[in-house]
Amino acid sequence: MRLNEEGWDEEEGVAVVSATPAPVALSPPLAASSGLQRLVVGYALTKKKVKSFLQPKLLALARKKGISFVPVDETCPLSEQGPFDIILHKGTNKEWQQVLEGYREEHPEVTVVDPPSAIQHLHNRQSMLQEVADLNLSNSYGEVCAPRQLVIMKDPSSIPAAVAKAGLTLPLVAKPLVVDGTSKSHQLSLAYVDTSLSMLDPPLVLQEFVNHGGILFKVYIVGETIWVVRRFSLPDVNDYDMENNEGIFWFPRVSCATNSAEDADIDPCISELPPRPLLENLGKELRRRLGLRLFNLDMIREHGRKDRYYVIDINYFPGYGKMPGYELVFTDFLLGLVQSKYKRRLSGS
Ligand SMILES: O=P(O)(O)O[C@H]1[C@H](O)[C@@H](OP(=O)(O)O)[C@H](OP(=O)(O)O)[C@@H](OP(=O)(O)O)[C@H]1O
Ligand SMILES: Nc1ncnc2c1ncn2[C@@H]1O[C@H](COP(=O)(O)OP(=O)(O)O)[C@@H](O)[C@H]1O
Ligand SMILES: [Mg+2]
Ligand SMILES: [Mg+2]
Repeated sequence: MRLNEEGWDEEEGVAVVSATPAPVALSPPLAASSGLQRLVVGYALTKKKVKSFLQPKLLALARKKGISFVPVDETCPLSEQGPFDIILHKGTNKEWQQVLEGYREEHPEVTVVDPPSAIQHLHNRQSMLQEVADLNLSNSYGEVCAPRQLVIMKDPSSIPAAVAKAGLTLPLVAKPLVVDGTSKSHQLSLAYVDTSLSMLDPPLVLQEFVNHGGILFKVYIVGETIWVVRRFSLPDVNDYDMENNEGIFWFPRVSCATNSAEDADIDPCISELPPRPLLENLGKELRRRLGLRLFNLDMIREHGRKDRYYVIDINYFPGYGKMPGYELVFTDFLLGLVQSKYKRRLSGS
């Protein structure tokens, strides 16, 4: 891929950072006598995810590289299926966790991407941003924070006092505490005045709204590779809005894939992508702290503050299928997993 001097490939409106070169050699344990590499990837994903992720272009490139995708039957013992080299999944329930743990003990040669407990960490909007807050990332390229937020477990009538006590500034975004894949867990609302707060429905997270010029950066991570795209987001809130909006304002999924802002004519100080070194640093640290390899971040830049960024959401195994060229990045990622496992085995670590 062609990078410009800032390291961004702006073709197709997508920025790409690749920290690892694509694996070139066949990994010896998998190289079949025919010379063609065989890598079997089992997947336990929802129908929706299978449709958006396992597109013909991914399957075709994978086939060329000797990778095959096989569905996992969650109703049958894993050991009776496969054999697999890698398992991709998004499950977190206790039963599945036990199944995977047992399987990993029995089959240390299989790479399970990623640990259910680490995925679970992203199912709660409080714990998901904790690592960002703890990271306290600040360098010459900018500063990355999580918005100030408060968890409300019950009793809506106590919310105005709790917000005042915590010193949160309105407007606030109300987000269901748990993200469980249901559309209800994505029903978000905006409250401009404290009197409306008692109309909310806990358990939820109340997060300070940050003006960001209506553009959001979706930062996709696949192992050590990072892509960024621009999407439309909520517009800034001004004094007039604050004085003229009572009640709770529900808003739809503003930053979904159909709301791409890649081709829009936007003030460059709003649309400029976050600096690559900042994202590399953030991606590397979050990968390590979260113990995850497949996730994305919703990131905004405070309007009027060139170098202050907020991470507002983290999603496990997001919609990679909408990223141009994902099939190349993903197949390289899968091959790289086996390469590094082989190297670790050789070095005995
Ligand atoms: O929480 P937000 O920030 O909205 O993130 C969502 C989730 O990751 C969705 O996956 P899931 O439904 O598995 O949670 C994904 O849909 P797909 O899996 O259909 O791709 C969306 O892809 P986009 O539609 O590209 O935004 C992505 O934006
Ligand atoms: N703190 C915030 N400040 C400004 N806009 C926000 C904030 N939190 C969320 N948003 C807007 O709401 C959208 C949805 O919020 P998000 O936390 O990403 O939930 P979801 O998991 O449903 O995607 C974001 O894409 C962004 O447009
Ligand atoms: Mg989001
Ligand atoms: Mg989300």
